[in-house]
Amino acid sequence: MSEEQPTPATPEARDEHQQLVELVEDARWRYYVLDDPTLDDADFDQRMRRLEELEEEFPELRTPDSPTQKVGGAVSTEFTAVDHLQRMESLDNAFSYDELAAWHARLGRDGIESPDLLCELKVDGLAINLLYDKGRLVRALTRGDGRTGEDVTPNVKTIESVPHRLRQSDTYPVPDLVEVRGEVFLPRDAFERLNASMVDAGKPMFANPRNAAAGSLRQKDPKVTATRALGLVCHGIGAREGFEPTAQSMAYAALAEWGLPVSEAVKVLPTLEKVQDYIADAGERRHTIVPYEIDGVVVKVDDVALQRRLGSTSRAPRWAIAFKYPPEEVNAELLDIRVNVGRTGRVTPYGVMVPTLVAGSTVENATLHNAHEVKRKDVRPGDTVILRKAGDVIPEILGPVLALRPEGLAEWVMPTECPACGTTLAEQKEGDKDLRCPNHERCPGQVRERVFFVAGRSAFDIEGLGYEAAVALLDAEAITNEGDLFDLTADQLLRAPLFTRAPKKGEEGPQLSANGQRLLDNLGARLDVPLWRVLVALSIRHVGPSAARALAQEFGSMAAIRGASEERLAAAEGVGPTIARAVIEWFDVDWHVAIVDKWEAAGVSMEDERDESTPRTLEGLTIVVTGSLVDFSRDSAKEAILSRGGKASGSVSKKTDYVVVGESAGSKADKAEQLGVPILDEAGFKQLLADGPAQEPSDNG
Ligand SMILES: NC(=O)c1ccc[n+]([C@@H]2O[C@H](COP(=O)([O-])OP(=O)(O)OC[C@H]3O[C@@H](n4cnc5c(N)ncnc54)[C@H](O)[C@@H]3O)[C@@H](O)[C@H]2O)c1
Ligand SMILES: [Zn+2]
Repeated sequence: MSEEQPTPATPEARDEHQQLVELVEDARWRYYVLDDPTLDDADFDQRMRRLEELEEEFPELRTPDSPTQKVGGAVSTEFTAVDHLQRMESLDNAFSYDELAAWHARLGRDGIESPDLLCELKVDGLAINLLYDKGRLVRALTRGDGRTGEDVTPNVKTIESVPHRLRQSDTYPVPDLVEVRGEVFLPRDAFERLNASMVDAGKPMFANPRNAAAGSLRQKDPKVTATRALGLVCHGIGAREGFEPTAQSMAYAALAEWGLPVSEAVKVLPTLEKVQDYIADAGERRHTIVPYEIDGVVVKVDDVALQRRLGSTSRAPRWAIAFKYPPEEVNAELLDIRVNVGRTGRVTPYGVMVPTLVAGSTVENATLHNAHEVKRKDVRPGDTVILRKAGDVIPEILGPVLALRPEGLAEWVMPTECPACGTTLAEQKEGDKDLRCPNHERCPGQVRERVFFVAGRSAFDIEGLGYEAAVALLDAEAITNEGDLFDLTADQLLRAPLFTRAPKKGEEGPQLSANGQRLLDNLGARLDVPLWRVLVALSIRHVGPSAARALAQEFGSMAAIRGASEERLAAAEGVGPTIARAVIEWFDVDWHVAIVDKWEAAGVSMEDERDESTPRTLEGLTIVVTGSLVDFSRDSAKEAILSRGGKASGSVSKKTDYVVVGESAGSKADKAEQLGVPILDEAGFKQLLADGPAQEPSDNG
């Protein structure tokens, strides 16, 4: 029987391979040498995977100079090229727990059963090799192609956490010679500051902290590097003389003793399950666990003898693997920039992109906030942009990939007229960054947003009245604005196709659908919401749920609020002059008042029922609660005071009747003492709530 021959590569495979090689090499050059990538990492990784696949199928394509066989990177002519004493390697990747388990299983096949696994964060920076000769830092090299790096010694010496001399240690005497490997990074806040200043200076921004760190380190002038707040985390050693650690973790202990920065997040774990927990936990805390970006977790066999036994492929050790989190920054095609009119008339530009997967979800739109922001970032329809989605934060367009901008791409211009009604846009007050459509009453864009908002969670919370329904009601002219909502009739609703169904036998004309009936029922069921919800629904500036609660608490009814003077409003607990002004101005507009009147006529409750079951033991008393109580939260203590007719205040003055002092109370307790205001503990507070003051509170006035 003849031995199985590898399949010869087809011409198509050969072509595809060749194209991928060129593309990957170009990408690596832009990424490592120019610090200005044009592909995103996920895209790059995918193409590398495809290369691997092709070479797996047709082994003849796997030549020694294939990108799969080389550590990415090169040496720029700007720096002196110097060889590493020991080769610097890359890492193989796992993009799922399955791939991680496959790596672990391979260890088992090599006869290494359940080794201790050292886990650490994968720092999104650039690799550096520090050579310490008799404890003195004599050279710092970038990784380069793994054999030869760029000499960046003067630049690295400007990094604060890099010791120029190692500290002596009794446990681990400083060796004759050691290569220390680590990652140079730019902390997140420094990255944001740097990018903002780049954008302000009209220079292209860095795509991510890694590129920013690389760009900052690889400066011709070390003085520039010195301004960039770079940091270092050590994650390995290379050549060494007079130092033979038996475990990776032991090497880290020695590095720490010598005064080198080692991460506190490093953990040695006994099982793969524990490793997965570590990965999941670090993933959840990805943006808070350390003050710099991480893009995964590196898992290493801890035992150095086992590391030796496993050895390396042409580009990466077999004893380590990088588990990578989903990318949070990807390139996206910006198709258009459109504007949207909000509930208060604010006109906001937003980017429309080809649907793009980022951090596990597909994103199509991302806000650009205002025209200044578009200009500052200089994004234009037709650009490739860097789209970022980090954790729960809303997706953000960071800026364009300038190297990919088509020739002659026109700048975007903010419209001067409202896209919904054509009214000329204006600043609300001079110097505002936002433009608004002043046609608040009739602008269909604003009306639509308001109707949607009235039904929303923080207002009336009407089920079945979402955006689509709001549009349907307005388009069919079943309502003209939010004022009509609560006297919507079945007849009117029949005009909106979304809420009707075809007639059955014996019925005439379209009939209300089940959804239509449900909407009417739901509207009816929400006539009796607490007053604060009605207030929120009015879209008064500055009156969100907490201001609305404060108003409702103080005044109890819409009529009382409408009748109150500006001074009276401003004096209310939790209200203040800005909100008071906004309320007065709002009720000054006729069509606003008409909405309230229509709602009231339709049966919307305009006052809160006082709960008569609670005795009004605190009528006329002002009480301050400070410190933490056992049986009350801050809110529930306040609620208990208010519901008994008392006033809950935040600051102690001569007018205060009682100060309730809980655990770790601060200056308010002292002040009470100074002013001679009666002080109560929690038990005293409970008694006060139940029985009211035992005798007349002492007069401090
Ligand atoms: N966008 C592009 O065009 C482009 C081009 C080239 C490379 N890349 C990106 O770079 C990756 C390949 O780069 P790479 O070869 O540097 O591999 P890598 O970044 O996937 O992993 C290897 C490197 O991780 C670093 N590292 C960080 N924390 C570490 C830790 N705790 N322990 C050990 N090492 C740690 C080391 O410097 C090591 O060299 C690609 O997967 C891709 O994401 C992108
Ligand atoms: Zn408008």
